[in-house]
Amino acid sequence: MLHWGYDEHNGPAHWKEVFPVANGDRQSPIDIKTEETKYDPSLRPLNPNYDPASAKIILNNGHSTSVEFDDTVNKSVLTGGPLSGTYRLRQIHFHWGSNDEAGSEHAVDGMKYAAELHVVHWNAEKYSSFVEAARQSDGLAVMAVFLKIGECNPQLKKITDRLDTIRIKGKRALFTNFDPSCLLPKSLDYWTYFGSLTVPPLLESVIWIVLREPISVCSEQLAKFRSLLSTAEDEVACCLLRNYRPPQPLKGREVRRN
Ligand SMILES: CCN[C@H]1CN(CCOC)S(=O)(=O)c2sc(S(N)(=O)=O)cc21
Ligand SMILES: [Zn+2]
Repeated sequence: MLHWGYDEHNGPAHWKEVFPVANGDRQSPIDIKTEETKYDPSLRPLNPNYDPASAKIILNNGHSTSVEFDDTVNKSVLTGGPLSGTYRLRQIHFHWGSNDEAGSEHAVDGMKYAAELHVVHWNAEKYSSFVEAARQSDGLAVMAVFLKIGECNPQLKKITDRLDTIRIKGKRALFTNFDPSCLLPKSLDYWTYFGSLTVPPLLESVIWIVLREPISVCSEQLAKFRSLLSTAEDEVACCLLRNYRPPQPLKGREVRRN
């Protein structure tokens, strides 16, 4: 496998050849079987507190599109929920499929949504850098939000309207004055479990917080994600039609709900 991706020859089925942790005990995403989730009264309300000034750039890294935030200070943080301590906002990014029927990474009782937003944070209270935190079992906290096909989402428009300026892999553009809370649903009720990055290096360092209520996205907005290129300037253009990893074995893990 040359460089990992989502095609037949370098996709999720091949990742274990380079990243053996792909067959580990706490891999993500998972299919959440709602009947088997366990209510935990000790779980607190989620408390996202983001400063729009933290937003810096929007970029196409060839595997997804992300908005990167200034994580050199505790300006945009997530506390509460299953977390002990303060987790600092690092970036948000999306996963989608080649059609509207699939595209999310997590599934709920076998059902997949059209896409999924990930809001990535790291434990800046315990660890001195993101890279160090990404190697610790409690180093990262990722909030996942399902995108359900329906009305066009005016908040998401702020992102999809910029995608034509970063079509090529490696392209980036200024993107500030953006508070990702605008992409969260009304209810912050969630499921939570211990898992991993869903992209190589698949590090088993993520406390997953999956919101139960989806936000909306329309087909036209999804089509803009699919028009991003997974290839750089000097390569034959190839659209990033899908970038989701399928659900992985639960291996005895518990999924709790608030
Ligand atoms: C497009 C984002 N690609 C990745 C970039 N980073 C990986 C760097 O590894 C040290 S990261 O840690 O910010 C994350 S978390 C994440 S997922 N799908 O599990 O939420 C993907 C990525
Ligand atoms: Zn992700």
